[in-house]
Amino acid sequence: MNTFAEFGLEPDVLQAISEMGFEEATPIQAKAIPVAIAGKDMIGQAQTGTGKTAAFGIPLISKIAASEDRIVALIMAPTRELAIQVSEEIEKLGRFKGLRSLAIYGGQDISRQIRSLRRKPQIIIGTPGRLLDHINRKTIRLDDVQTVVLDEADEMLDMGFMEDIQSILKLVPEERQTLLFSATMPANIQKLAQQFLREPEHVKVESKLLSAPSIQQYYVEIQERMKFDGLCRLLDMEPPELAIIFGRTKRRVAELSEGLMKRGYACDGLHGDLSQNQRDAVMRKFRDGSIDILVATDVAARGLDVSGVTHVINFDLPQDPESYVHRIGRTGRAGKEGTSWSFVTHREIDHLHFIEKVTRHRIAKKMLPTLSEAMEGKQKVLAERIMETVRTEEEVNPFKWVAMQLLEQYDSVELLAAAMKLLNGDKKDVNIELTPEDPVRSKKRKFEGNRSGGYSSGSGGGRRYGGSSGGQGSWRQGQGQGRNDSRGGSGYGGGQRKPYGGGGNRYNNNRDDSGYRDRGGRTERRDDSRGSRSQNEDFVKI
Ligand SMILES: Nc1ncnc2c1ncn2[C@@H]1O[C@H](COP(=O)(O)OP(=O)(O)OP(=O)(O)O)[C@@H](O)[C@H]1O
Ligand SMILES: [Mg+2]
Repeated sequence: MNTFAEFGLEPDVLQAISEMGFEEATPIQAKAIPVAIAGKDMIGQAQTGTGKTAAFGIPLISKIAASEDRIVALIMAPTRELAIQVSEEIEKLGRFKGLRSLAIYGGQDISRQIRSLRRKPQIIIGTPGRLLDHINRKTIRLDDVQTVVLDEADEMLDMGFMEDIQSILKLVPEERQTLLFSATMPANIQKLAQQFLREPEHVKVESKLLSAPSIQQYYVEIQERMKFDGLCRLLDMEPPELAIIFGRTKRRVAELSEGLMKRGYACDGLHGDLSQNQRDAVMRKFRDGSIDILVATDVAARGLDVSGVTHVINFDLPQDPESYVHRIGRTGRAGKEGTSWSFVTHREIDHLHFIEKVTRHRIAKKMLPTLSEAMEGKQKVLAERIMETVRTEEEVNPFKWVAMQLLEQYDSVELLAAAMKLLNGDKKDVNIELTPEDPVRSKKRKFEGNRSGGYSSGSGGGRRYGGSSGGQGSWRQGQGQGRNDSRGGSGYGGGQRKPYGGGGNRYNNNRDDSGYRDRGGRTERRDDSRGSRSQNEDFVKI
């Protein structure tokens, strides 16, 4: 067991960690914190949901003096929502030290950001596009930066941020510490590391698996046109606490979330065609539980940490195994259990095997629930809802008089069954037609041959330390700070307080900071190992 006190952290930082409910360090934190505190450059790699943010956040916070009034630390993340989420965690970690941090991202009024910069934050957390924008306007200077963190470094490469990162890092003094983090480290990350890191230490928590082991992974072979009804059956049979459903394109996500709403599910969609305000609203609803299903493009695949996500459903298979790993990693976080379902059409079976090969994990085949299984699940939920309501006496009281009158006239079973039918709604039969998507095809990639070198990844055995007992090796949060608590905004769980929106599109302008791209008239340069034209077009739709 690694307590945080063992790292020799100052009391203010220890207090912050304890207020966040962290009792012991996760494996990546145990390994990375001492290396980072020693001032070394580092490539940090561990499975999704294992606390990489605090693994770089704690040493970063420890290095900065509260009296500092220059920007001394810079964290870059590929999407707006990640930038906000990371900044919230940094804010919490630095709270008792009195440190100031600021998230800088596209889609938000730049003059507001400029005003906030006058507070003299020591730590900037930003997306590369908007950062460059501020640098060009001279509203951000990087001359005094001592620490740089690249979170989800491989994704930033994939999105074609290499040039932007290069331009930004040229402005940071060479005498700096650079840390690079992700759950996946394709071999091409070496290129980035060679350029920007000095004798980096590769800190990784050994595991055979690329994906987190606390996630039960299933797939269902299904025809494209059967997917929607199949999804409804799944949701009915195994009602999630919270679920994220990934669709391939913006259109797909819009159609799917609309369809689900018509069928009476509490859901909404998140994709790059929405305004930042709309995205904020959707995320807020998902976090506070007013919707329990988030339908999203890959914009929600990386880094999102929402408490209580029990299910991830790949309505469409992702193009890349990395994307699969990150998508399903939205559940099974911080040692919790999670379930993922992937819909696979007949022509995509090869692609599924490719994903299995890269992630070194067999994805178990399951049959779609039958109609009666789905119905049974649905009825169980209805019964639970009724029982729950029965327990809230004051709410039921006003209905008792009518209930008694009805009972005098009708049979009680008939009455209850009728009430359940009403509660169930009559939307289940609404016919929903989605525009069909083409099957995903497996793409052989340049770095595939390097897979074993590039991909040994992940943190050791989430199950071992993630069980419910919290015994030896556990790193669960302390009492009263559990992940459910945090959903109400009282806890810490990675950004519950401020709503945040999606980062936009994969491979298109909305992904990060459309502003700077439009101005510069540039298109994103994508990593050539992935850059086929058709794929690019595919993702522009997201
Ligand atoms: N030491 C700890 N004890 C308990 N919970 C922790 C600890 N460290 C982090 N957490 C919680 O674990 C969750 C996941 O952390 P985080 O988002 O940093 O994971 P990650 O490794 O960055 O995942 P991803 O690869 O998906 O970005 C968060 O809710 C965080 O608050
Ligand atoms: Mg992360």
